[in-house]
Amino acid sequence: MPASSFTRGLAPDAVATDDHAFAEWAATEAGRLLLQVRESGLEGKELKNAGDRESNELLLSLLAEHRPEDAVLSEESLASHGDATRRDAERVWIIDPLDGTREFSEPPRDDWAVHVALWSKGELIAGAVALPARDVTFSTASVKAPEPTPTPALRIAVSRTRAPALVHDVAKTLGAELVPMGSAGVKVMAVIDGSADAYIHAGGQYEWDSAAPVAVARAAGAHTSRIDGSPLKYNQQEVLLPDLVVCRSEVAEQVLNAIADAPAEAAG
Ligand SMILES: Nc1ncnc2c1ncn2[C@@H]1O[C@H](COP(=O)(O)O)[C@@H](OP(=O)(O)O)[C@H]1O
Ligand SMILES: [Mg+2]
Repeated sequence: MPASSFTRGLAPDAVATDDHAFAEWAATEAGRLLLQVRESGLEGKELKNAGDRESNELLLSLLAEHRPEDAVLSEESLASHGDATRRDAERVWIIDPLDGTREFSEPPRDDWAVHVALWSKGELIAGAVALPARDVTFSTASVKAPEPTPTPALRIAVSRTRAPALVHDVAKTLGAELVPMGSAGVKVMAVIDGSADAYIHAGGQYEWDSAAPVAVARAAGAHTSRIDGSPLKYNQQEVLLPDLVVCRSEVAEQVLNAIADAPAEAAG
């Protein structure tokens, strides 16, 4: 299923002038393409590579067509990682064309995502996270604050394949339940849709893994920070952004305190 045989949907009028609408539309279109790639008969590594490549190509071409002046930092465009000129750009799109690549290659898993975020002058100003296999796109255009869902124990979303030691310590301190799933975008959206109360990650990640999810989470009023409570910074020269916490704002203090109390070696 090469991108060339994918039929793009017509861009809604708002896409021309509204960055929120563009992010939502572009992430949704890339998700539609990825669903077709998943039906192509490819498996394993070949399916992962095709998904990463095709989604990146589509997003880059949508950006070139609709936002030609803007810079791009993409997981799948290696030259953009160390590109010093993007530091001087006024507007930079930070994209992860396929987050949860592993889960994408394990049908029928639905915990994978497309991330499209816009950074400008030090802030994330728009973003969208598409969950194509669930037929939903969360965006800064329309996201709502999570409904209160009181449960007996806090639920912490965590990587299903590389849960950091820190999260086990925090869960013990808080008497919380761990909810393993793939994709950083899916875990942040779990906080937004009320199926989790917090997402904690440590030990390695990059700007594109969290930029769009964090933009959406902030628009929904959720807490977002590094695990020491300091701000998450994007469009840095060094694109490694190894840890984060996203949680319902009302539990932020207890979650950050529990992280601070965890043994130092657990945070690595
Ligand atoms: N220790 C680590 N170092 C680098 N990247 C990591 C990481 N842990 C998680 N990630 C990245 O964060 C995303 C979510 O991972 P997980 O599902 O394990 O929580 C994945 O992105 P990609 O699928 O875009 O590569 C994964 O590669
Ligand atoms: Mg990713």
